[in-house]
Amino acid sequence: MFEGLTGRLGDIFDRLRRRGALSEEDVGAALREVRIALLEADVALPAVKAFVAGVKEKAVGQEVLRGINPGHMVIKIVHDHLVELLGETSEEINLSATPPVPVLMLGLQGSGKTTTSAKIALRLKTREKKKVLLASLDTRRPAAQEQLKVLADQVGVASLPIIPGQTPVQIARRAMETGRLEGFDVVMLDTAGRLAIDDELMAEVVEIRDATKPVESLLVVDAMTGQDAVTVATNFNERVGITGIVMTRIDGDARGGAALSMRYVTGKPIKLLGVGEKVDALESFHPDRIAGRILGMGDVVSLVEKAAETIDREEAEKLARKMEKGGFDLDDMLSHLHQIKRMGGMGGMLGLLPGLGKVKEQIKNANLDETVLKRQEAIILSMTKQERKKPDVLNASRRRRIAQGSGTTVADVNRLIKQYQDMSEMMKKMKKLGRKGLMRQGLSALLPKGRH
Ligand SMILES: Nc1nc2c(ncn2[C@@H]2O[C@H](COP(=O)(O)OP(=O)(O)OP(=O)(O)O)[C@@H](O)[C@H]2O)c(=O)[nH]1
Repeated sequence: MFEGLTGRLGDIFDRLRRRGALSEEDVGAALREVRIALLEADVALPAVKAFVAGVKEKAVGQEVLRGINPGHMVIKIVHDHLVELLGETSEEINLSATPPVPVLMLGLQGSGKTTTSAKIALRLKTREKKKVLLASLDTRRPAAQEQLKVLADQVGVASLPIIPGQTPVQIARRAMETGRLEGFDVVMLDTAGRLAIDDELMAEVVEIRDATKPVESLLVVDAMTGQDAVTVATNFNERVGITGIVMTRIDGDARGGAALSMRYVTGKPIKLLGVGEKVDALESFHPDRIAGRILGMGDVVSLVEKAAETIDREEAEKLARKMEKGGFDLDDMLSHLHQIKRMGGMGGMLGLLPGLGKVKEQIKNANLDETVLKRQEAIILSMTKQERKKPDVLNASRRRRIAQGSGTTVADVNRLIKQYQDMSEMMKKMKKLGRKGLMRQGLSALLPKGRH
């Protein structure tokens, strides 16, 4: 799946990789190619436009990390946006309702609805230990109800007994009634398909929906259908309302466009993927995996992530060295507050000092969430330059004024000063003990009293 897109983007980025620096022109050129690639992969135009605009916003003005070439940077941005567009987390079937929970299966003829119903029933039975009843509402195709019964027997779940002559809505009501009377957890309603969307089908499905009030209405779409998938998804979503999408035949050489644009036009999650004809060939949908597959460049993505991490570490090491030398005042603390937070507080910083890696786990620094950080910034900014160098000199009335000026409390000010004093004390001890002494005595020698 997605080979077309992978190949296309691969070519573009091969070209970018050979360059030292990425000019704005290059970003533009790359995005034009990305646009064509997505269109060729049958992604719908509105989805393509939104995607390219999103990438552009991120890419222009983006700092290129050291050790990474600009092409790699763009790949990472394109990848992250793919994940975002596909939906960030994988969502399972929602069963949070009073049993029997009705699950409506929707889709065109031959999309794989019946097979998928059996696959989901098997999954719910084995993974969630649910008692599932399968019911075919397909009265149009003569063998449809028997087909579902055969599949139900195969996966070892119950199927609704066939009563000839009933309408789809009558079957649906009977299924729910049986579900209630016989204590089923889930009732799966497999509706009839059509070759194309038509009003009769929509009216029938709406009637079934209103009679059963399904918790999930899953649209089953063949991944090979390309642009048609968008029409199908839009129609079902607008006229019936869907809660999720299952894409089948991912095992074939389908194009990736359907996944991207169905998600974009409906805003509904792709919940599961059909990956073969066998009843256990069903997988959870992982956006990052699919995005990686679209790009075929998972290794590049992790390379960029690694580089970003390294640079964070270098920054932190610089800061730690400065602390070690002493002369660390509140201005330094201010400019590094976010960095300190990212490194997991003082404990994390210490861990970066050579030879102290092992003990870093032992220190925890609380109060480093975003709101605390903002308050600390406001407090430091309300002090005079002189006070920032020597916060110990602040008397009670000055602390009150600073609290007022920064919209915080005296307790916040006191806490910040205490934190600064703890840090200074720790650094003084580090200087005195030297690295060897520290290692010998363990970290307790370093910590202010009563904090560990
Ligand atoms: N390779 C592959 N084949 C699949 C997958 N899902 C379903 N099929 C096959 O597709 C064919 C049609 O599947 P059905 O489940 O009968 O389709 P349907 O949507 O219920 O069709 P109607 O009942 O006619 O509306 C069957 O031969 C299935 O085995 C899949 O994920 N991969």
